[in-house]
Amino acid sequence: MYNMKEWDHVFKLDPNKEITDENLELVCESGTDAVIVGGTDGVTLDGVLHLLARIRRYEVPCILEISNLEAITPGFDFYFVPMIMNSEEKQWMMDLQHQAVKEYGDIMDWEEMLAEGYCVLNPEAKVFTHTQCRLPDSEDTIAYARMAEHMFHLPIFYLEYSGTYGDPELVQEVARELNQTTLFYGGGIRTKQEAEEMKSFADVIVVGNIIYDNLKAALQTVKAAKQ
Ligand SMILES: CC(C)=CCC/C(C)=C/CC/C(C)=C/CC/C(C)=C/CC/C(C)=C/CC/C(C)=C/CC/C(C)=C/COP(=O)(O)OP(=O)(O)O
Ligand SMILES: O=P(O)(O)OC[C@@H](O)CO
Ligand SMILES: [Mg+2]
Repeated sequence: MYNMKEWDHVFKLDPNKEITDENLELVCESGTDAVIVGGTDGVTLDGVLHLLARIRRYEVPCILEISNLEAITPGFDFYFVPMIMNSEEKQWMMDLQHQAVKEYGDIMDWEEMLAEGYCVLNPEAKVFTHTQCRLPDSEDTIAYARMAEHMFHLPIFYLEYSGTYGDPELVQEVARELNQTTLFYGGGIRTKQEAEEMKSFADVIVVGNIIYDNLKAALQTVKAAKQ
């Protein structure tokens, strides 16, 4: 399934974490719509290449969510480029992306690249500190969503609660604002019920850490998202 508009559920695998071949097979053959490779820290070219080669044994679409300039490699189906809208530092919204386009612009296949307007809502998440975020309230968040759709025309708006379960009411409010831009929700989904709840508002749910903590529960989120 290479059309993101048809996705409901994706798994996010962290190149900085261990996963056995057996568990990786279960993830890739779970019926999820895609596997994203990404994480905040310890993302190296070696780690990314190793995981890519292992995921490529399966048919599932495979996406690199770019964390840093050093760990970009050809071979993925798509490249997701985070732009951190609630960062206080311009580099996380503009400058790193500018630097990468300067370096790779001549060889880039723009059809494979999708920019993600990120709004990071968990102040305890590594990515929140790493990208110098400011915690937005609901009004701020809705304004970011409107900017993502109407000012920047971004393909993806990503409500990122990495590590903790978010506020379903806010996800619902944001969902009401978006028509063209696809809403991704990620963070703290650990049960079927949570997957179902967030999927009832977001277009796509992202399931990450639970893969490493409780694979059986992680696998159950696929069916829940697709009901
Ligand atoms: C060579 C070749 C074929 C190239 C392909 C062409 C191509 C697509 C080039 C790229 C073009 C481009 C514009 C690239 C952008 C480069 C870049 C460095 C952008 C900056 C991205 C950014 C803002 C990163 C910081 C935020 C971050 C780390 C996001 C990662 C996603 C995320 C939030 C992960 C969450 O991690 P988490 O699971 O929470 O971590 P823990 O569980 O460990 O806590
Ligand atoms: O790891 P969790 O908390 O499931 O979050 C998923 C994803 O949004 C992280 O970028
Ligand atoms: Mg993670």
